[in-house]
Amino acid sequence: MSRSTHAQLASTLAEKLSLITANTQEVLNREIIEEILTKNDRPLRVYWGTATTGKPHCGYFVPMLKIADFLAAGCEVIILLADVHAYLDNLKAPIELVGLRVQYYRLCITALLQAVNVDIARLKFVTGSEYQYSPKYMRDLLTLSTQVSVHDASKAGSDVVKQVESPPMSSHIYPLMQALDEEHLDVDAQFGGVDQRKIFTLAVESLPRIGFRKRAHIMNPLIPGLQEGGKMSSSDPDSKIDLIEPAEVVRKKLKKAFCPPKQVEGNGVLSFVEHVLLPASKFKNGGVAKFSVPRRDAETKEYSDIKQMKEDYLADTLSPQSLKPAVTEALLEILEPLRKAFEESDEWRDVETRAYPPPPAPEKKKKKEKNLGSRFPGAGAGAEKESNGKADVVAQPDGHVEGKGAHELNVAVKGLAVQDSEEGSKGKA
Ligand SMILES: N[C@@H](Cc1ccc(O)cc1)C(=O)O
Repeated sequence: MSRSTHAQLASTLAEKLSLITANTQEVLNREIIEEILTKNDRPLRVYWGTATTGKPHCGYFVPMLKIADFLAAGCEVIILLADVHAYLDNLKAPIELVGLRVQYYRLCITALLQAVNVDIARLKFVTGSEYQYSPKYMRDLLTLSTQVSVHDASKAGSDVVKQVESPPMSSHIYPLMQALDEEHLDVDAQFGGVDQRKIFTLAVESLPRIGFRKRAHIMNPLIPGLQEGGKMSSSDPDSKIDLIEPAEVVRKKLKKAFCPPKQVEGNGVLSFVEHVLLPASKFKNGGVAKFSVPRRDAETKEYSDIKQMKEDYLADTLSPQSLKPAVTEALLEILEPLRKAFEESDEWRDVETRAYPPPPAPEKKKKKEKNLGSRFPGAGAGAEKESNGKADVVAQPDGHVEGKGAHELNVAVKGLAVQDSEEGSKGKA
């Protein structure tokens, strides 16, 4: 079934409501949604915001599949590329890179939605800085700041904004602006991961204090990362898979993934099937979820829901040795159009290198000076020690390193950059 058939099916109130709330963990003020659907004189308006910090990863499939549901239920959907928030959150995106990251996010999100066959005609992208610097927005922000205590603002942001010892003012402004966005984007509901819950309740409580209506909030669950005990997108690069990741890296990461036999809780591989691969398969198989697991010495297992898979996994009739390769192949299949689009787009590749440049290399080591004798200025034990005879890797002005061993260094440095910038993109999944 194509997306449009899917949309036509969701024509009754009950069908729309069940599509809007499918696979969510929690919905606050559901009656707001019901009222608008019952009146039926205009579409429900929903937005999802993402701070444009680190590179989007495979966990982004989860909100994208939900956005697909909203569109199929006839909603008007806005994706907010929250560039100002990316900067307010402890400068996770430096101001000079923020614009490029917005472009990068937009390209990734569009490709992600296309990979799950979503018709994006009724989807609107808005960039935060387009309206958040307006006098009206600023006036509303200041008014809101008179109605929220520093304590409440700081508590609201605690699962989202990077927590540091001496928090900058911007980390308190962040949740206030997220609340205000609901009014300025003129929506009925905000959608996000359950990690946004405290900001959502702040919005429910504080907007009416300054004369704005409260909105409904729809929350999707967060999926565990691929490593033990972590969330996808935490600082461990092995815990998540980039959208544009070479096939061999995808294979390696899944091989290393935490997937103990007979353990369902906190099993990132199984969760990925539950929240991404099974729901995404619907859009390829005429609306029916399907996941196949070929097994070496037995017939292929075909699943249409996670319940049966979990039961088999607990009983060990579905083993990690069969599950992992099946997940790897299914993931490579949904990533394939993204990789292809990336490789074919000069714009996308160019934006990627400019939006995520490698950080400046650690201080340049001096090349070993020729021994010019002890009377040469600067000569002495210190200089000798500093050069240390290891000048085979040289930092270039753009922060790149060249020379023997440079490949490993560039990879390591790039990995670090991703870790840094992604610390705050936790919980997007
Ligand atoms: N807090 C969201 C980003 C966001 C910013 C502003 C909003 O209005 C909505 C969402 C995140 O963690 O990425």
